[in-house]
Amino acid sequence: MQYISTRGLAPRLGFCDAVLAGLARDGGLYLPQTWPQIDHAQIAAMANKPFADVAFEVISPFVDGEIPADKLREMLNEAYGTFRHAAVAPLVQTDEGHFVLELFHGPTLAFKDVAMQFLARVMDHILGERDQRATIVGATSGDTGSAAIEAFRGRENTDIFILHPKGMVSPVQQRQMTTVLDENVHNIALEGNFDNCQTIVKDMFNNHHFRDGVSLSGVNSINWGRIVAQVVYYFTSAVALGSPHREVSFTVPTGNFGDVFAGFVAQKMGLPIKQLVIATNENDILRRTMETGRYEMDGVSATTSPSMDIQISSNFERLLFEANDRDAETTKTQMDGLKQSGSFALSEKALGAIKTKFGAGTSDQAQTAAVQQTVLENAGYLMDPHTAVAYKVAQEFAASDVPMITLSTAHPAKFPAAVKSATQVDAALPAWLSDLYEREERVHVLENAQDAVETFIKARARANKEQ
Ligand SMILES: Cc1ncc(COP(=O)(O)O)c(C=O)c1O
Ligand SMILES: N[C@@H](CCOP(=O)(O)O)C(=O)O
Repeated sequence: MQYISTRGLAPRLGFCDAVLAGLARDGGLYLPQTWPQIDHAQIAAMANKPFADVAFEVISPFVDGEIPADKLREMLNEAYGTFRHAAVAPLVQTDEGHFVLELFHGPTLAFKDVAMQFLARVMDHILGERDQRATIVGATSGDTGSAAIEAFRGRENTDIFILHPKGMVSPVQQRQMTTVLDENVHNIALEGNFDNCQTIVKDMFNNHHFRDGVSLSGVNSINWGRIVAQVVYYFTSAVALGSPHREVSFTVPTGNFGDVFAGFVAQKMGLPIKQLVIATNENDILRRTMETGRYEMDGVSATTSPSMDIQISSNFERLLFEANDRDAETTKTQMDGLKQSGSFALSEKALGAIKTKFGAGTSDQAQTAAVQQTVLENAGYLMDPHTAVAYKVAQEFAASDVPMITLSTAHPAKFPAAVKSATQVDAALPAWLSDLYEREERVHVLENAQDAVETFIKARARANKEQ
C-alpha cells in the first residue's frame, strides 16, 4: 500500500514512513492510493468480536505487512487494554432510533485516546526498529494534547512538544497536559488561538531545514495513523446495530474534520452508512461551506465546546481531494488560496459529491445547553457539550427507518463548568484523576511566532542534529 499526498508533489511512502512523516513534504496530507475493501461477510463476522480484534481487521490492510501481524495484534491489545470499559467504545440508547457512541473511556477521557494509544505504540515500534529518535509536535484545543502527552510520556525514542492556546482550554484539559512532568514532555501555552497553534505546527513541517534537523513528526489528525485508528469504531458500532444488513447514520461533533473523515473512510471501505452528519458549534465554517460552496474564514469565537473552536479544519483537505476526483493540482490551488486570502471555492461537482454523503448542522451554546438538560431529564443521560452539539444536530437529521449514532467525544467531567451551568450537575472526575488539581504544573508561555517555538524546541529536542 502506497500513500500519496493531496497536493501531489511529495514522494509516495509506505505506511511506516507516512506515519513518521505526519505532514507530507509538499504541505499536503497523506492518503492511501486505493481504498481497501471489507466485504459484507467480513463485516457480519465482526459481530461480538473484541474491539482490538476488529481493529486488527480494519487496520491491517493499511499497514500492509510493514509491521508483523503478531506485533500489530500485541500493540492493539495493549492500546485498548488501557480503556476502562470492557467494550472500549460502548453504545448507549437514549431515544427511539438514537444511540450515543461513548468514545471517552480511555486514560484522558476523550475520543483521542482511541487513536493515540495505538499511534504511540506504532511510532515507538518503528523508531525502535530503525534505532532513531523523533521530535513530535502537536497543536491542541485541549484533547489531542492530553491524549498525546499521556500516550507518549516517558518514551525513550520521542520528545513531545504540545502547543495549546493560552487560557482557551478547559481547566481539566490544561491540567491533564501541564501536570505531566516526564522529561520528554514539553507544554507550550501560545499567546494565540488554536488555529495559530496549528498554523505554526504546519509551518514547522514546511521549514524543511528545521524539520530534518530535529526529525520532526506529528500526532495531529494530519497523521494518517490517527485517522486509520478512528475508522474502527464506525465498524464496531454499526455492526452492533445490525450492519451490514441495515444502514446506519452518524452525527459527529466536528472541528478538524478527522473524526468524521474516518467515517467517510469506513464508508469507502464498504460499511453501509446512509449519512454522515457534520455538527458544528458557532464556529460553523463547515456548515456554511456546505451551504454556499465557499470555504470562507470568519474569525473564531470562544464557546462552551472549546475543542471545536476551529476555522482551519485540516482534514477537509482530504475530503476535498476526494471530491476533486483526486486532482492534486486543483486541491493545491485551493489550499494555496486559503493560505493567501482565507477562502476558496469548491466546484459545483465537488460540492455535489460531498452533499450526497454528508449533511451539516449547527448548535449554538443555548441550544447545546438545552439539549444537555432535556436528554438528562428524558433519558437520564449526562452529556459533555461537544456531544450535545452533535446530539442536537442529530435530532434534525433523524429518520424513522435508519438508526442514528451520535459520537460522544468527551466525558462530561472534562467540561464541568459547562455541564453544571446547563444541568446543575457536578460531573466528577474518575478516581485516577481525583487529585488533578493538587498536582504540580509545568508549562512555558511563548509568543505566537514560529521562530520562538522553533528556538524553544531546538534547545530541548534530543533528536536535534545541530547539538
Ligand atoms: C471533545 C471533542 N469533540 C470533537 C472534536 C472535533 O473532532 P475533529 O477535530 O476530529 O473534527 C474535538 C477535537 O478534535 C474534541 O476534542
Ligand atoms: N480538537 C482538537 C484539535 C486538534 O485536532 P486533531 O484531531 O487534528 O489532533 C484537540 O482536542 O486538540
